[in-house]
Amino acid sequence: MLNIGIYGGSGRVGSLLIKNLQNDEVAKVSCVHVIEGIEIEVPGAVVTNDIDTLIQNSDVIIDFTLPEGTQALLEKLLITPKPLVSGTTGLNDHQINLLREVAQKAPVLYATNMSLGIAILKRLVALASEKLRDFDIEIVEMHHRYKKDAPSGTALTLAEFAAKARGLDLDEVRVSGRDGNIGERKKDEIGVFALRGGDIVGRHTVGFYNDGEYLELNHTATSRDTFAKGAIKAAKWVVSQEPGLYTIDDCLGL
Ligand SMILES: NC(=O)C1=CN([C@@H]2O[C@H](COP(=O)(O)OP(=O)(O)OC[C@H]3O[C@@H](n4cnc5c(N)ncnc54)[C@H](O)[C@@H]3O)[C@@H](O)[C@H]2O)C=CC1
Ligand SMILES: O=C(O)C1=N[C@H](C(=O)O)C[C@H](O)C1
Repeated sequence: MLNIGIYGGSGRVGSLLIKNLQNDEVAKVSCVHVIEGIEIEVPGAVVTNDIDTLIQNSDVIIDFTLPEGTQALLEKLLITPKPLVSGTTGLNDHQINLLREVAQKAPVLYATNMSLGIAILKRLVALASEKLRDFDIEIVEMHHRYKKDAPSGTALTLAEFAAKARGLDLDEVRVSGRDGNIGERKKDEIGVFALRGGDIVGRHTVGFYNDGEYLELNHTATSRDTFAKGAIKAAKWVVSQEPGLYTIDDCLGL
């Protein structure tokens, strides 16, 4: 049996990871990390507040927490490397660099979205951005009221694919707010906007707008299980890879 450690075990995705692994034939939850003050019971698994204990009891770790949580885990993994799947979004440059450093010592799969649909959407966005060169690109994402980071990691990833396909630097062309007398839209702008409300699992629309026509590509996640199942698939895959930084596309063979 593959021993999977869950980091963020009390979270929306973390609890679904535990649930989905209950009847798995090749993997089980061996250890669950929760922050101090949270108490959960997971039959057959060690529940801990200690990251070292999580690492010791896992063949591979799945992380769905917050950026500061991911950073604390990565700092420990630099000392005691273990295969990792991380889906935490909102990471800053330092945290991304830590991911890269850990990936020199162990296989790491990082994806801002674990769904097959978004993996395909990224490719469609790259194609449309390149071929519809004169179309204005605007990305809108919608998520539940509890989401802390904005725009979503997925929206930023989609924007990166769009920018790259046009040879642009996203940091230079991204616009994530418009208010007041700001003037006309610049040609190369890529708008990335966040809406928050209710229990929306995740919706991303990438629009390509021109005079006389527009194209909108939509992806809607209707169940958070999609992400949990994708992450479990990724964990089973990454554990047998060489050290390196992988994406969900590598795992899906795209
Ligand atoms: N890549 C993907 O496919 C997906 C990514 N996400 C991302 O995953 C992350 C978690 O999302 P949710 O489960 O909805 O959030 P959540 O708020 O329900 O769960 C977060 C978990 O992290 C724990 N946590 C918080 N701070 C921590 C710290 N400093 N150290 C250790 N643990 C800590 C919490 O106790 C909780 O168990 C977010 O960044 C979200 O954007 C969410 C869904 C899909
Ligand atoms: O926080 C969420 O819920 C989600 N976060 C990810 C993101 O920021 O892109 C992925 C998914 O859309 C759900």
